[in-house]
Amino acid sequence: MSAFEELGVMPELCKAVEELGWTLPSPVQAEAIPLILGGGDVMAAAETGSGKTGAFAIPVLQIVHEALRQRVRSGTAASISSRGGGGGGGGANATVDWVLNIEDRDLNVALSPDGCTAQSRSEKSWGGVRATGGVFASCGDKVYYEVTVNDEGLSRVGWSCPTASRDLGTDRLGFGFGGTGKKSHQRQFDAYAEPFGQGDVIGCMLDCTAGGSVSFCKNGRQLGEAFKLPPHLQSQVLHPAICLKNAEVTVNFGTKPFAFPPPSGFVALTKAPAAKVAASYGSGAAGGGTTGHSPSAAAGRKPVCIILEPAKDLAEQTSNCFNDYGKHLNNPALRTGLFVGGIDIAPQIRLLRDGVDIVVGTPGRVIDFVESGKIPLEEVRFYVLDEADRLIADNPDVIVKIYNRLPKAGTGVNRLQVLLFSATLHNPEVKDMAARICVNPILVDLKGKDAVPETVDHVLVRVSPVEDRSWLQSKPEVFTDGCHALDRIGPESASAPECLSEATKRLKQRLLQRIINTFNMEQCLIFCRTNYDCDNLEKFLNNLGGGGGGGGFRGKKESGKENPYSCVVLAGARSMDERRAALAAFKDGDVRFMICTDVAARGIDIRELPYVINMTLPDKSEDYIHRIGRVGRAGTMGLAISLVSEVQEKVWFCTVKGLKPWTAPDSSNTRTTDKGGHTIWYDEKAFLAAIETRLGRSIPSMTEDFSLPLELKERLASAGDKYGQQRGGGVSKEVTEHLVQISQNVQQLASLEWRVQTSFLRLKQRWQTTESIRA
Ligand SMILES: Nc1ncnc2c1ncn2[C@@H]1O[C@H](COP(=O)(O)OP(=O)(O)OP(=O)(O)O)[C@@H](O)[C@H]1O
Repeated sequence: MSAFEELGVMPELCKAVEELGWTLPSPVQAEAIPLILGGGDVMAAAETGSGKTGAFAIPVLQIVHEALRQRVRSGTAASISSRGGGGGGGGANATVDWVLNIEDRDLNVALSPDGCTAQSRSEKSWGGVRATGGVFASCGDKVYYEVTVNDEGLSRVGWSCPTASRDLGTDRLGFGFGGTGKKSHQRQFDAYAEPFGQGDVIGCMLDCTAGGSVSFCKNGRQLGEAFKLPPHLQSQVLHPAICLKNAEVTVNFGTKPFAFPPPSGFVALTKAPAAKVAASYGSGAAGGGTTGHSPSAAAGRKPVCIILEPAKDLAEQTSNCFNDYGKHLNNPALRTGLFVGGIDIAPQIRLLRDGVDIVVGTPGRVIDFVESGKIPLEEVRFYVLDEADRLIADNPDVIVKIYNRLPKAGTGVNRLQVLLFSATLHNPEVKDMAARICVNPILVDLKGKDAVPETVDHVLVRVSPVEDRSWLQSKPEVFTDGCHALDRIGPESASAPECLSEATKRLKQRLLQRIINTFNMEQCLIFCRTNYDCDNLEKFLNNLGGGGGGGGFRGKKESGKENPYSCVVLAGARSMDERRAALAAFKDGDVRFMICTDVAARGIDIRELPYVINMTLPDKSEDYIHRIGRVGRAGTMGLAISLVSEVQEKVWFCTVKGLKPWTAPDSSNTRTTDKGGHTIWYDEKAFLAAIETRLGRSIPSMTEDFSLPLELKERLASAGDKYGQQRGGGVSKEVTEHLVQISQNVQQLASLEWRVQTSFLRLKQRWQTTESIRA
């Protein structure tokens, strides 16, 4: 029996987490999972990177699954498909009229009346379209369709889930093969086979046997396997998908004779058995099975859980975790939907019409859907606030509004459970909110108010423009925020606060370069205060790396790992697609640095990240706790370096998140706010004092040559630790302690189990003997 099973976790979930390499529950999981499974409201505070997502996701998945199974058994949810798949593909077991789906296309894509030819005349942007149907990736069949390229534009062809980006191959839900001879998945464009163009016929194959794979043919010649289906897609529906830039193609799903016969074993999509096919909504297909297209069918699959996250990227990460942890749940498979702003709303609406069990979203988008009736709440059993303190600080009204609409009549296992999770839960606002929305919540508080992982080392770099005059040099070029555009900052006023402030900004960028070089950093997250600061730092690093400048990661890979300053930006002002691509590129190790605002401070989980740098300290000490929590996760050692100015800096005052004062009409007003302007004086020394109070210790400074303080060096050397690697050479102290603790319980449980089994067998034997005597 696995350690997770001992907590009462069902085998399908245990299997999924074992596949992730989790041998033991983390302390917060060991505490919170049984409490949630037991039906209580829970407030859990545990350090960053300690596995809080699993602590709520695992029991939530289990209870939601159990609730749906009961409904299936009792026949109250006839519309629940036993093979739904998390993708929300539409009606399963359907008879599909195989054409391109007018409802599932970008607006720059035109379709011919027969739905077989797609054309986009946009030269700048890609436009995508999917077919009216798809097949279950686990169906065990091999299916085929053909695309004829009608002109010389750019095209990408392949397969994607109904919720994937239509820009095929730019996310984890789609696979493309492009005319330039590249295959693409998760925005990774790799060389594959050869280019294709006007007049070529591309065969697209989906092999749904043995784990699944995607491959292609060109003019009847097989080009070899392009992708294996990753586990998170093996229970999904995949649709033919096409993406065009100033191009036209014609598809044939098998309604006409193919130009080239499908490879051996593959059949036309039109020949795929109805039971293995799912139709898209709006496709006009006739649903023949358990899920249909009628409102009543959709009404059978209403959300059982609402999870709010403070940022889109985090919501997406949590929704991916739900899909990963729940991938072995079947009969029914659970459907998790992502509902955030900044991305196409149509797939989200389709998903809701299709029916979703678990809603993961940001407060704005979720409340919009709730108020417009698109997210029905009458079956909700769980209301989860992840990063609860941030949500409560930013959106208290939305949280209460949603809560007020949730059903509260259930009792026992059917009552509404409210769960609040964060590394920083200890503040009066959270307590007040908990008093309003929780019923006798149990507090899981593992290390008290100021818990930070022991796996994170903290150091400072003191920035003194008075002592370090290198800011006077003209190279390398730095880009500052323009707060001093109207101030006198020349050599004649070198000791004026404005001049020292500007000097600090220049110095910080140059110090950053020296830190990067000294540590020979291969992966580091760099926090800036504003979107604008991120833009400027991106320019600075791009210039150092000779990588164009200002462009960021826009699908290009020329500024990869070989460029020592390659960077991407994850900040609120960037589009969701760009943020997604940035995060994927950074996680995949395609670039060395991710520059970000506090939008990435919470929750974002990057495996084995060794370094985080604060270009400016945050003005709230809890934000520091979350920022540095991006390293030192799951037992990995990490170093947090903070550049702290000895003098005050004049910075833009950002009142509203995302507001860019520098683009406002009067952005030239660099006076401070008390004088009617848009700037404030920022006192990092004061923020440092607050952070040190919170940590309960002072943070040591690095030496001038950026060596680590002696005590840190010695500790690292004696433990054999390295940043970015597991503490203590693999098994963390916590894990070891936990293993010892739990092993006694395991032995006890095993002996109890043995006694139960043997006494049952003895009873059974006695009963059988008595029966035979009677007979
Ligand atoms: N039981 C476990 N064993 C091993 N690794 C685990 C376990 N639980 C979680 N992890 C891993 O630890 C990392 C951190 O988990 P998670 O993102 O849930 O942390 P968190 O506590 O929510 O952090 P934050 O406060 O930053 O949001 C993830 O990579 C996750 O896969």
